[in-house]
Amino acid sequence: MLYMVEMIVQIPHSLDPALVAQIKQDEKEYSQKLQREGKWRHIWRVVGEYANVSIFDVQSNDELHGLLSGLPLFPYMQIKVRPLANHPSSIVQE
Ligand SMILES: O=C(O)CC1=CCC(=O)O1
Repeated sequence: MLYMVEMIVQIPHSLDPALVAQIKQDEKEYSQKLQREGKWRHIWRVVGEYANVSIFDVQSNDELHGLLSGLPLFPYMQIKVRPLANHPSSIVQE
């Protein structure tokens, strides 16, 4: 099942910069592991925003929720999820 996920990152300015740097490094490793596993198919920066649009390919809503809630930046993000279906005009059927 494919999902479009928008993540808007809002890190409090009061957070220790060293902790922020560690969380960002952990986030990168977590996301790259999922990308290598094929579960996180795409990640795109939204121009001009500290936000991304991503495509996930997972088995269920519960699996996606587990992956998203495990993100190191999860406490500092607004996340919007949209399930995707095949478009009848697409020449690629997933
Ligand atoms: O910087 C972001 O958009 C947040 C993020 C999600 C995965 C990642 O590596 O960074």
